[in-house]
Amino acid sequence: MPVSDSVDSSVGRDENAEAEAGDAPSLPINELFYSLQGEGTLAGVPSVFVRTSGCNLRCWFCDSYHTSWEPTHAWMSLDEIVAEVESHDADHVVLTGGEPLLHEESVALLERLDDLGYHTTVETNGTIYRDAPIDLASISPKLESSTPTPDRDPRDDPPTEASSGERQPSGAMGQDEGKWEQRHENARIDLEALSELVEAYPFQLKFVVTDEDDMPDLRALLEDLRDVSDVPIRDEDVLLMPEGATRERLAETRTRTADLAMEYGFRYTPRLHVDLWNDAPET
Ligand SMILES: C[S@@+](CC[C@H](N)C(=O)[O-])C[C@H]1O[C@@H](n2cnc3c(N)ncnc32)[C@H](O)[C@@H]1O
Ligand SMILES: Nc1nc2[nH]cc(C(=O)O)c2c(=O)[nH]1
Ligand code: SF4
Ligand SMILES: [Mg+2]
Repeated sequence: MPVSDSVDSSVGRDENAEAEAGDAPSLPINELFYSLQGEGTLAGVPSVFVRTSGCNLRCWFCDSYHTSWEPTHAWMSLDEIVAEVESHDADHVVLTGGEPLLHEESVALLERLDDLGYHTTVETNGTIYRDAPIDLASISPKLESSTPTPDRDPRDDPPTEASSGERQPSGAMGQDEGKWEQRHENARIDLEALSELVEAYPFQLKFVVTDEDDMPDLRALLEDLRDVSDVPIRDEDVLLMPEGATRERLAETRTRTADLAMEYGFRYTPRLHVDLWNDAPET
């Protein structure tokens, strides 16, 4: 079900849209669809995806542009969301975004889904902790290479070695959104939230990787997290996922990322949905 009735450029709730939704607990939903989990340890499992809108970060490569850089959504009551989930024949629900843990109502939705017996995965950037019935916290902490800069503009094609040095500010980064370079950089890692998440839930740490340059950053973060966390973080809990929202881009990054996983002893995760359906919505 595509939902894009209203536009909200703020991070959190839109007051007018909230009023329209009445008093019923509700969430800004960008899309809700049935697919195969494409990423991580549950790759291949039939799942219903509930994608909330709004994010506190602005990764330059965000494959869900309409939940972050230019959010669109319809407010749906939790009753409506649950009814739509139940209309599909699946045992697994993936709550994603945007950043789903921005929204307090995500907790109530997860409680409803848990009561109904669903396995819940939450896809999160790891900057916000909430107490909720989460069966798998799929945490994707954002490395320095995610930060939007004039050279890494979300409206441009991914930079290539030939073009990255010559890029002129244009599109989103040439305008007000330039403020996101600093905001994103300041917010992308919160060690306290990360350690609370790994301590509270079964988890996977899923890093978006482009090349070898990501590895020192990734390993330093892992060391910091291991220092502050009370639970072991095994190398097999760490997944390297190639950066790429399209088949064309993945063709450039996937072998490099797989080689890095082997070299460093981490896991590799494909992006099955991109292989199968490229960048089509609701997949
Ligand atoms: C759109 S995000 C939503 C959840 C949350 N905001 C997050 O970043 O984890 C869902 C997943 O897609 C990943 N992702 C987004 N854009 C990507 C890209 N261009 N290539 C690879 N993974 C990407 C994120 O890292 C995250 O694991
Ligand atoms: N098929 C499929 N699998 C996914 N796993 C995580 C996704 C996400 O956007 O969070 C995602 C997605 O968008 N589609
Ligand atoms: S944190 Fe997730 S939703 Fe937000 S901009 Fe990054 S990839 Fe997109
Ligand atoms: Mg996705």
